Amino acid sequence: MITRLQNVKRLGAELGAGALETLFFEDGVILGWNLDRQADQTLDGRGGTVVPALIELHAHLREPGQEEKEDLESGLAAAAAGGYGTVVSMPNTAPVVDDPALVRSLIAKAEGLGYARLRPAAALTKGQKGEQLAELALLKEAGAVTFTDDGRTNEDARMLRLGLEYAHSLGLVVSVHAEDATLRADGVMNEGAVSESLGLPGNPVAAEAARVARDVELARLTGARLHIQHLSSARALEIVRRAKADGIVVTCEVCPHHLTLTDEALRSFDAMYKVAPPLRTQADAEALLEGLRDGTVDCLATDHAPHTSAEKERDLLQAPFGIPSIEVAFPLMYTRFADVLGPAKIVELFTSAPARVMGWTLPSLEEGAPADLTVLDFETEREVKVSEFKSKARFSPWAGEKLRGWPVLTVVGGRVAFERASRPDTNS
Ligand SMILES: NC(=O)N[C@@H](CC(=O)O)C(=O)O
Ligand SMILES: [Zn+2]
Ligand SMILES: [Zn+2]
Repeated sequence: MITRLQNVKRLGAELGAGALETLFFEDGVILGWNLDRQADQTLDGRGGTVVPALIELHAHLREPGQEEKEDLESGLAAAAAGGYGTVVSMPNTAPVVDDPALVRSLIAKAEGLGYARLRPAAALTKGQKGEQLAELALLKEAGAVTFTDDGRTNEDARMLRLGLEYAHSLGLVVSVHAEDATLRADGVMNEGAVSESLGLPGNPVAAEAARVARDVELARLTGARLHIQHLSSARALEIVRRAKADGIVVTCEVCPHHLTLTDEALRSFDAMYKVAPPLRTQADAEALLEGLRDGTVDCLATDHAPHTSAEKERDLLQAPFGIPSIEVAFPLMYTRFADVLGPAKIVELFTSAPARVMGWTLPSLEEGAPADLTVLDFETEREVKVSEFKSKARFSPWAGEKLRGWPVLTVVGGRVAFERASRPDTNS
C-alpha cells in the first residue's frame, strides 16, 4: 500500500519558510519526496514540519507487574502522542526484565499494539540486585538494546566493570543511574539551602558527582561504552566534560524536568516534584542547558516515570520518586529553548542524538529509510491538559502551560500511531 503525506514542510534553517511538499512511503519504507505516483491512502500534515519520529532512550512503562502506574498500551500510546516512534523501556519492573523470554514477549506484545516501537533495556544484573550479571548475550539475542540497573544504583564497582566488559564484547552500551546510594541515603530532594529551610532530608550533588567520577574511571579502564542517565548537576556535567576531553567513551542524557524545574518547586511540599536524581538549583539547570549547547550532553531523554495519583499524593517522605513527561517533552523543550538552541538542534537531540548514543542507524526521511515520522506543529499554542493524556499518570508539573511544537501526527512503520485533533480546545 502506498501512502502520501501531503502538506508538510521539511525542517530548514528558517522555520515555516519551506514550501509544502509531499512524502511517499510504501509498506513502512520511505519512497521519496514529491513523486509522480498514485497513492492508496492520503494523510494530511496540515502545514506542519515533518521530522523523523522521536527516539526515547529512557521510559518506565511499568509492565509487567505495575500496571496500575502504566502498561505497554498506555505508555506506548502516550509515547506516540509525544511524537516518539521508538521507546527504550527500563527493566525495573516486577519481575525485573532479566529474562530473554520476557524481552521477547514484551516486544511481541508492543508490535501488536501499533503505537511506538518498543526496544527494551534489560537488567545488567540478575534481579537488578548487583550480585550476578544477567545473561547479557541471550538478552541481546532476544532484542534487548542496552543494559541497566536503573531504578537502582550500581553499588558494586566490580560488577559494573564486568558488565561493561561483557556488554562491550556484545557491542552494546551500559546505561547507569549514577548516584551513590550510601551518600544519597534517605534524601528526598536536593541538599542545599532549600532542603535546609524546609527541614527535609537532602541528597547532595556529591552523590551524583562522585558516582559519575567513579563510572568514568571504569569506562577508561574498560574502553566500554558507558551512558550516564538523567544527569542533573553542574558538577557531574563538568566531570563528563573533562572525561570527553580526555577521549573517554562516555555519553550522557538530560531530562526536561532537570532543565525546567528547580528545588524551589519542593517548597510546595508536592511530591509530584520528587524525582531521582533530584531537581537541583537554577545554576545547575543553566549548566545543563549549556551542556546541550556545547555538546557535552549527548541527547535528551524523559525518564518518564509514572506513578498513581494516590502514590504521588502521599507526603514527600513516603511518595515514590518520578516525574512523567513523555507526552509533553518535545513541546516543552521547543517552547522553552528554541531561542537558545534553535529548532533543528532540539529536533536532533530527540532523534539522531539518541540513535548515535545507542549506535543505531541514524533516522532519516530519505528513500529506503523506515517510515517512522512525526509532524510537528510549531505554530499552534496548546495547553497541557492532563485529562487528555494517554498515560495513566494524569498529573504534570507543566499542567496548564501553553506550549508550541506539539506533535500532530506520528507514523510508525508506515502506520498512523497517533493523530491530534486539528483544533485545540475542541475535544475535552
Ligand atoms: N527517576 C525516578 O525518580 N524514578 C524512576 C527510577 C529511576 O529512574 O531511577 C522510577 O522507576 O520511578
Ligand atoms: Zn534512574
Ligand atoms: Zn529511570
